[in-house]
Amino acid sequence: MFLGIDLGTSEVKVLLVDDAGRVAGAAGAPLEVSRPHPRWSEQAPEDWWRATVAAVQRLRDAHPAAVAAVRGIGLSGQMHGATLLDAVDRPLRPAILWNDTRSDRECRELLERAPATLEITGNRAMPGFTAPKLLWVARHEPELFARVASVLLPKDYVRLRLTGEKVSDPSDASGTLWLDVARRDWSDVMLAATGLSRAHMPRLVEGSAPSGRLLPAVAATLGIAGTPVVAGGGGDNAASAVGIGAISPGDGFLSLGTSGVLFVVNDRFLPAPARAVHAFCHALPARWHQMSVMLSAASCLRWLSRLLGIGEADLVAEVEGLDAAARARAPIFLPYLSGERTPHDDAAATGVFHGLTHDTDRRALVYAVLEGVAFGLADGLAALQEAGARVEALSVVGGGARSGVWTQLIADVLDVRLETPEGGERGAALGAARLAQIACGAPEAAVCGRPPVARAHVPSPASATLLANRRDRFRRLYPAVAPLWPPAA
Ligand SMILES: Nc1ncnc2c1ncn2[C@@H]1O[C@H](COP(=O)(O)OP(=O)(O)O)[C@@H](O)[C@H]1O
Ligand SMILES: O=C(CO)[C@@H](O)[C@H](O)COP(=O)(O)O
Repeated sequence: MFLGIDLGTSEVKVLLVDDAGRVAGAAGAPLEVSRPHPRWSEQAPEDWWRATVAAVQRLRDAHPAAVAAVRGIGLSGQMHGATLLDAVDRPLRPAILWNDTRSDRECRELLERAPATLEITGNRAMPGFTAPKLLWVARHEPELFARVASVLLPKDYVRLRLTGEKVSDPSDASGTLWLDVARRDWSDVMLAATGLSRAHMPRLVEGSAPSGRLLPAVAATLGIAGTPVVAGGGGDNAASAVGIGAISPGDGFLSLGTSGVLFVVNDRFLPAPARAVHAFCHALPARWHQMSVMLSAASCLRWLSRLLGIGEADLVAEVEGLDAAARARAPIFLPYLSGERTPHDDAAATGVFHGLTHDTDRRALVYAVLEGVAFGLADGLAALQEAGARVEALSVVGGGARSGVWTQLIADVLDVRLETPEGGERGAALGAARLAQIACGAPEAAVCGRPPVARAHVPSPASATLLANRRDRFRRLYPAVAPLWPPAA
């Protein structure tokens, strides 16, 4: 039995997989994001740990024998978050997350200090990445910065609590701007530019390699009989790729979670920073990937859902059957609630409803939000295609994949066939469990198959003209309103 743990932004998801790769159980525990100031986004590392323990204990309560028999654990997690620890491994402050854009000025500072950033990392310096966050802390919280002994990524903090080991993997480490992504090793130049050294960094192992063993006391708390091997694991997108079998060059998928990600596997490191495409290591050895990242995807729906006090599933159901005339009258929505990475790399961007009238009702707003996220994904796809990716069909994973209506709308907008795999909303946890299987000796090819397709969404020509017109308005709206946003700090 293998356990996958995915530390998402909105939930910790855990999944049990048997030796034949069949899902034997799943559970979760929710997480909240704290936004104490505009552009800030934080979570307490202790909350990650509490939610992880709660989720595994729920799984144990439902499947005690299976959890007791776990012999490998894999980790996946939201990327980039800066978890700062003191000399005795206590968190010094709340972790600064991937969708926190406060460190805009520090991105410029990083480029001044390390002019070779692009050559070394292959990625633009964007505030979501970890290194600029450390420069922000050095500037605004210098006494705290002086006490930083280690910096971990979110899933690696959970690993520390599970195993006592400070370890990361190249896929997650790619999002720090401290990694030489081609060589899959820390870059001394990039670390020095942030006032850090290798001594502050975890040891690196490949995602499918062992990283340590579960501590006996933790095993007892979780209801696990032995002390299973914990695999290197991966950033949540690379782990999802393993979960849906996107492991060979050209394979791709779409993740519709808090963020919106289009991901394509490469057998080489292929940087393409012009339109903020990310070029990172895969969670499996000797492979890399490119991805486009929207900072707010399903989180736009969650925002509207909380604002209106109506659950996501009910809200999405409201747009079922919305006719073409009503769609044509709906406002255009820019989904930049946390700024945007691909393609704009604009930390100052905000969300926009354009075209409100007395006729605009709730259905129109919901439609606009779902469509605006789809248009944002289309911009991401265009950026990837400009970077050389060829995309004909994509699997869809993440919480938003629960909605058939939304997935169909995205298929129509992208003009790409979308397939929702069984269990796709837990794709990253499945990938983590698969990495644990490999770390325990299973051959990669035997483990990383494609899960059965639950639903397929073929692009419909019926709405193509309407969507093309509305997408044109969407694309013209960003440059028109961007000069009106308050400048980044
Ligand atoms: N029925 C649904 N239809 C569409 N979106 C949904 C539905 N249920 C949940 N979601 C969205 O899924 C998102 C969470 O997805 P998830 O993949 O778990 O994210 P993360 O990994 O970032 O925690 C939330 O933003 C939520 O709005
Ligand atoms: O920042 C990125 C990738 O670069 C995000 O994809 C995070 O990794 C968070 O993912 P979700 O919580 O949306 O799965």
